[in-house]
This record gives sequence, C-alpha cells and structure tokens, in this order.
Amino acid sequence: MANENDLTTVDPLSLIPPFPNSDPSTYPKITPGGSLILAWQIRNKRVLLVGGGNVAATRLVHLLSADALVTLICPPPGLHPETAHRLKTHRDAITYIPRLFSPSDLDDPSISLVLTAIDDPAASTEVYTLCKKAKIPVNVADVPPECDFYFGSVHRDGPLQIMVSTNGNGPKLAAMIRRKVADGLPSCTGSAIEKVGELRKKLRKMVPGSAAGGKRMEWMSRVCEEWSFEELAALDEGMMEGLLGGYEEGKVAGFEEIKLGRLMEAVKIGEGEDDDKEAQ
Ligand SMILES: C[C@@]1(CC(=O)O)c2cc3[nH]c(cc4nc(cc5[nH]c(cc(n2)[C@H]1CCC(=O)O)[C@@](C)(CC(=O)O)[C@@H]5CCC(=O)O)C(CC(=O)O)=C4CCC(=O)O)c(CCC(=O)O)c3CC(=O)O
Ligand SMILES: NC(=O)C1=CN([C@@H]2O[C@H](COP(=O)(O)OP(=O)(O)OC[C@H]3O[C@@H](n4cnc5c(N)ncnc54)[C@H](O)[C@@H]3O)[C@@H](O)[C@H]2O)C=CC1
Repeated sequence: MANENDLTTVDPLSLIPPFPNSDPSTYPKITPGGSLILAWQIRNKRVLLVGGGNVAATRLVHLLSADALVTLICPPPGLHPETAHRLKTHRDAITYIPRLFSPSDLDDPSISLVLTAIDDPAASTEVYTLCKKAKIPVNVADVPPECDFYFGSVHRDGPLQIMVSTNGNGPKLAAMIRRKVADGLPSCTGSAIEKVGELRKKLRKMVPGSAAGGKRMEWMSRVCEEWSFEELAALDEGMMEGLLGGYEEGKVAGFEEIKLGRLMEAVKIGEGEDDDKEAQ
C-alpha cells in the first residue's frame, strides 16, 4: 500500500487546500514568450569582456555605471577610441589584457558574467561553449541563440533605470521607444527618486524592524501618491523631518503645510536671534 507520507507517490497538487474566496479572473494574465527583466547587482563582481570595439565601448558604459570590475581582452590595434579612453579613466575598475582571447581566461573563478563583442564568429562560439561548460552566463553580441540574456536600450536619470526590450525583435525600435519614454518624464524624476530614497532610509531608522513594515509601507506609498515629483524633488532635510513627524499618527502632510512649517521655524529662529541681540 502506498505510504501517505511518501511524497514521491502523491500528486503534490492534491495536497493544495481549497481557497473558496479566490477569484482567478483577478490574477494577472500570463503571456508567455517574454524574458525575465531584472536589475542585476553586479557591483564589485568580475565581468569578462572580450573585444574592445564599438559594441564593447557601449557594454563598458553599462558595466562601469553598475560599478562592476571588468577584465577586458582585446589586442591593442582593435581598441575603439572610447574603449581606450575608459581603460585610462577607469584603471581601478578595468584590468586590460592586450591580446586575443584564450580559453584559460575563463579559469578565474571570480568571473560572474561574460560578454563578447567581437567580429569573429568562430571565436564567439568558442567563448560561448566554454561558458556553458563553466556555467557562466554569457551574451554574445550579434548571436541571439548564444545569449543567456539580451541587452536592452537603457535610460538613466540618477537611480532611475528604464530598460526597453523588444526581446530580439527590433533593437533599433527599442532605442526609439526608450527616447519616447524618457521624453515623457519630468526632468526632476531622478532627483525625486533620490529624495524618496533618503526619506525611506530615515523612516526605516525611525521605525526599524519588520513589525512596523505594514504601516511603514502604507505611509511611504501615500507620500509617493500624494506628493508630485516636483514636490518630492524639492524635499530637504528639514522638510523630511517635518513630514516624518506625522508618521506616528498616520498623517501625510501636504507640501504647502510642510513648507509653511519650515518657514515658521525659520521665523522662530530669526526671532530667537533678535532676542539674543536684544539681550546683549
Ligand atoms: C538580441 C540582441 C542581443 C544583444 O546584443 O544583447 C541584439 C541583437 C542584434 N542587434 C543587431 C543590430 C542592431 N542593434 C542595434 C542596437 C542595439 N542592440 C541592442 C540589443 C540587442 N541586439 C539585443 C536585443 C534587444 C531588443 O530586441 O530589445 C541594444 C538595444 C542594446 C545594446 O546593445 O546595448 C542597442 C540599442 C541601444 C540604444 O541605442 O539605446 C542597432 C541599431 C544601432 O546600432 O543604432 C542595430 C541595427 C538595426 C536593427 O537591426 O534594428 C543585430 C544584427 C541584425 C542584422 O544582422 O541584420 C543583432 C543580431 C540579430 O538580431 O540576429
Ligand atoms: N547589440 C548588438 O548585438 C550589436 C552587435 N553588433 C555585432 O557585435 C560585434 C562587434 O561589433 P563592433 O564592436 O562594432 O566591431 P569592431 O570591429 O569595432 O570590434 C571587434 C573587436 O573584437 C576584437 N576581437 C576580434 N577577435 C577577438 C578575439 N578572439 N579576442 C579578443 N578580441 C577580439 C577586435 O580586436 C575588435 O576590438 C560584431 O559582430 C557586430 O556585428 C553590432 C551592433 C549591435
């Protein structure tokens, strides 16, 4: 007789309890055929970049912006002027190996990621095959079947990163869409995000721990909804303290109220100074 505790003989789906209040029509629809878009935390991790031409120069912009450590392999005559410039300006971040790729370049166990941007399809395939063996994710520019992931067209404004991907269908269109999206955003978007980042840090310091998580998240979401990007971007230290002052009672003060509070404080300080002067 089958043992009920032996999970290898039981259909795991038969163990799922009923969810009488569940309404599947409200869940997001699954549209297969996409790719997984993530924000890879590559800071201080080693990336091997093979090739030093035009495409490698664009890869370097992304890698250096993400604070990666790069090993760049390319014979000196193959360097694009922009790549050569980065080698000089980012000596600490880039280790330059001035020759063609050799399989032993993949022996470094610290390599997290490999990118190739070379004009030699046979060498590209060799790098790809070696990476598969070593289980290192790889992007071979120009050869989609040899890519574990694709690059996308990226808009950056401070901490904001928007990547447009057409999943290999139309890279030029991706660049055009990226420009349209960027043109539709207020110019203060990056600063607004930076200020929200500071406010969140202060809030988490004021009310640490996971117990306060629900209230903290609800309050932060309300600030983001009720303040405009322009107002968020104008937040300074004092205004943040004023806004945080309403947290305990679940209040999100408006921009004008917080600004007025700051003004009153400045007047009070001014009066205090006058008093000091009078006392002297
Ligand atoms: C699959 C992918 C793999 C990867 O590289 O990761 C790939 C593959 C290929 N690109 C080719 C051509 C061009 N690529 C560009 C430009 C970009 N290509 C980028 C990404 C990707 N390109 C990935 C899919 C991304 C997606 O679909 O969303 C961008 C977005 C990001 C970046 O590379 O940093 C960057 C724009 C950055 C920006 O400006 O913002 C231009 C335009 C130009 O140079 O101005 C052209 C010529 C016009 C055209 O073809 O559209 C060809 C040769 C086709 C052929 O032979 O005809 C292949 C191979 C193939 O398709 O088979
Ligand atoms: N996003 C994408 O997928 C795009 C891909 N491409 C493709 O990417 C590839 C590179 O393009 P570009 O940078 O414009 O070419 P490029 O000719 O400017 O650069 C090629 C570089 O590869 C180096 N190289 C060649 N063999 C090498 C090896 N075995 N080891 C180390 N370095 C080696 C060369 O010295 C040179 O620096 C091409 O195949 C091109 O068609 C081009 C445009 C967009």
